Amino acid sequence: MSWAPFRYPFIFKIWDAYLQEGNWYQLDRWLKSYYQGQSRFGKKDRKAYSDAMFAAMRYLQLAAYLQRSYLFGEQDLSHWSQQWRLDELKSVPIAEFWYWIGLRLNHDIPPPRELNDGPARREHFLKLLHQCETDETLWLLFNGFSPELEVMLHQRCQTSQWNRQRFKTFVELNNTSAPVWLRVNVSEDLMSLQSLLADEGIATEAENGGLKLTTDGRVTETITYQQGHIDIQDFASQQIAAAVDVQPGMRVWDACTGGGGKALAVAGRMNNQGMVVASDVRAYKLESVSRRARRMGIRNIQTEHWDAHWPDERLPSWLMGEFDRILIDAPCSGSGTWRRAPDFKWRIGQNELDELLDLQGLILDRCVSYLKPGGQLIYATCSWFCQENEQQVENFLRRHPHMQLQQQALHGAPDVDSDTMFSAVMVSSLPASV
Ligand SMILES: C[S@@+](CC[C@H](N)C(=O)[O-])C[C@H]1O[C@@H](n2cnc3c(N)ncnc32)[C@H](O)[C@@H]1O
Repeated sequence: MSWAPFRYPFIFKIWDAYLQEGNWYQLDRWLKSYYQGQSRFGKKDRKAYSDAMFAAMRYLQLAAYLQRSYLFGEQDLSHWSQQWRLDELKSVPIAEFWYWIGLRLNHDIPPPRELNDGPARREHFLKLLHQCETDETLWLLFNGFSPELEVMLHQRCQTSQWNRQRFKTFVELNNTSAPVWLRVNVSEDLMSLQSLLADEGIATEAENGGLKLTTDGRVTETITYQQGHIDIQDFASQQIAAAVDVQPGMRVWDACTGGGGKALAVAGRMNNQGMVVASDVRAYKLESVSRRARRMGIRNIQTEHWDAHWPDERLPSWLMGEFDRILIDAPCSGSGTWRRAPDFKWRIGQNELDELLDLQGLILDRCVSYLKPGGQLIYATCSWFCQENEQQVENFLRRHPHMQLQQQALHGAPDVDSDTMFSAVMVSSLPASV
């Protein structure tokens, strides 16, 4: 029996409302506000339609190509992709667009009743699917990766020495949402917390030193969470805090704190001894850091407004002195988080990437002078692009020969079912001043 992951008339309405918004609004936020005014959607419906909308985001370029090749014949994929613009999708009739998405999710899905050429479309879909066996660019497109990313994916394979199986796993994991991971305070016992959570109706699996949610559930409403024993943090992000390798009493600066996930994980490893300065250009983001710190009983963190573009004359007083550790969790493409935010895939073009690369370089250059001799600079991104990671680090080391690379690594997917992040630990070899 064929299985329909959604009901066409409802998903047409939701998609139409989303397109009417006009701006490819961030999908998770948009869905949240959309459902607020829609009492007819129960919890299960919301999940089903959100999943469908996320699937549309993963495969929207595939749907565009299926439509184009069905109507006008097959194209040179790379050339077509370079010319293709996201807004072209607005002119694809909704029923046709959703049949392509539906077929990608279930090859036997019935066509919407608006389509009278459903069998021909299905045949076209299956023909192209079959061609994926010999056409890697097409296979990537079927897996939600634009042909323009093919070179970057191959660079990643080479740099990380992924064999074919790891590459395949990475690509296929990107078609699924990453599970929710919980970070357990270093001083806590994983198994006891797991059973406390189970008592509160939250099932988890212990894996790689963290807990992975195995059922839906409102973790933030549990007493275990409210008492600060756990935090919601992806597995890969947890590895960044570990790479900072702090000791109680150190002076640490997290230069791109954002909502504070990593700053709090780092501070939590210091037994409230020493200090973590948590700064960001967006001061409003820092508000949640103090609130989260209170919940977790963390008292050795101070938040500060800081912009890497500020000239030296504007240096704040807390930057006087030197740091044992500086963490730069840099603004980046976010390619390592596309599993949970597939709409971000289509926001990053070469211009946006070039701007990010410049900004990452600037933040690295600004921060390095505040490091103690022998101190460590930890550069991290939530991206798998080599340009933002190994290449950025290589360029930085060339500009600052006193910095030495201690280790660099990619964390999470494809080896663990999570986001993908990168970290590089660099050490200052300057002699201590007398
Ligand atoms: C990847 S996010 C950080 C995520 C955060 N560390 C966490 O664990 O949730 C990058 C951060 O860099 C900040 N940022 C962007 N441009 C900046 C600049 N010029 N100076 C300082 N921070 C900047 C952004 O506001 C954003 O919060």
